[in-house]
Amino acid sequence: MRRVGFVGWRGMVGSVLMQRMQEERDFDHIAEPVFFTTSQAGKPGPDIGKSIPALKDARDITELQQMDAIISCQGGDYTTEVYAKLREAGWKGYWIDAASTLRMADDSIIVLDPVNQNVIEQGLTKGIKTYVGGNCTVSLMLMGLGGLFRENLVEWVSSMTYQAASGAGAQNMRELISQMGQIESSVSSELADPASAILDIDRKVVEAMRSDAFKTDNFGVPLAGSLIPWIDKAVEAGQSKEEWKGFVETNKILGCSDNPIAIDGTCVRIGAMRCHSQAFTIKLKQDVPLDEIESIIASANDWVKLVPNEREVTMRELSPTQVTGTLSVPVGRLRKMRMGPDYLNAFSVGDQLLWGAAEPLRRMLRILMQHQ
Ligand SMILES: NC(=O)C1=CN([C@@H]2O[C@H](COP(=O)(O)OP(=O)(O)OC[C@H]3O[C@@H](n4cnc5c(N)ncnc54)[C@H](OP(=O)(O)O)[C@@H]3O)[C@@H](O)[C@H]2O)C=CC1
Ligand SMILES: N[C@@H](CC(=O)OP(=O)(O)O)C(=O)O
Repeated sequence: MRRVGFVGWRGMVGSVLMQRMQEERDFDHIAEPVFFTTSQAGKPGPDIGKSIPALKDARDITELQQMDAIISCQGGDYTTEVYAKLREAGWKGYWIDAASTLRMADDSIIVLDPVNQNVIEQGLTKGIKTYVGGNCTVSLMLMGLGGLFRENLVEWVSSMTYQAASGAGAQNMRELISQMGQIESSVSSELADPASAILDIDRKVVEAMRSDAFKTDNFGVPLAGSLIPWIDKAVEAGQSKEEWKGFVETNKILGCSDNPIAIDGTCVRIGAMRCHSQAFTIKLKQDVPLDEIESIIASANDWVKLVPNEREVTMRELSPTQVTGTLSVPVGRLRKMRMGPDYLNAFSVGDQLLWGAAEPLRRMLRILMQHQ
């Protein structure tokens, strides 16, 4: 694995990938990293602590063909435009991608190695060359609940999500903050006066949020002070595409699409910055004692962290504010539900740019380097 090409490295997901690769000194193991761009060919590439050539054109098939592996965080339109041309030109290298375009293709593997190392290894043995990161909500659910799936305890899962602005892109994160600022400035004088009436404040806030001046170019509607119970486009039977991915991608990651586990729920955008949270109702195949469930969940991987079902610690640790920027995936609110002893309640939080996007790709590149 001498030459590795990077496309989309300066975007939001790509920047997180670069940061993680530097932290883990991944570039020490890549003889010739080559950086591509769709807009800045010829300009200098990023500072990765070793000398690299100037940026190459990410649409130049001949240049891309020189790579042993390519890792793309550029987005689905780019993958659609370039991937088929590259394969048709006879390129046999490894393609690692953050975009959803190729996830459900027969000749691709969805990568989340703490959960499906076996599926990845089978893919490598079979000569599969395309490895795609999963949907952020799916990857974060599996990082949190992987132990229950591993032990074949799950009959079905209903997941209700609380998804951060970052999942919609960098401009949406900016818009969320602008909306927060517009709300605050609409009532700043009333807030400064402890005697002002809360219902006046509330009325002014709603007026600001409903006014034409409120910034909604990216989300289309207010998110700050509100929520959006629809993510991505509509698919069949009233589901959103984000909800559909929960079922198809989870089963593909687990390698059980022939005998799939039912997974469904409602995906909701809320005003968090980059952590997705999810509330789960899990129908277990049998009544398992809670302490056993806790140890199964906690033992699944090095990043899942059990949070005791107690108020103070839950408020402090099961929170986007706490988890942002870390690889930790806390799981808490574990309790049996009133519906019966085989119904489990759980709640998890995870950084959607790390385990939800960049980290599975980074680790796949490492796996490929070890595989060679
Ligand atoms: N956002 C998310 O949560 C997730 C995203 N993904 C996938 O990753 C893809 C990329 O997403 P994301 O990283 O959010 O996309 P960004 O919009 O942040 O970046 C995409 C590209 O835009 C170009 N660009 C133009 N202007 C700028 C600028 N000012 N700063 C940085 N880049 C700029 C860069 O390409 P160039 O250098 O060629 O100009 C960059 O690679 C998505 O389309 C999706 O397929 C997957 C999982 C989660
Ligand atoms: N759809 C996700 C983000 C994302 O990019 O998903 P995918 O990788 O499946 O397109 C969200 O909005 O939170």
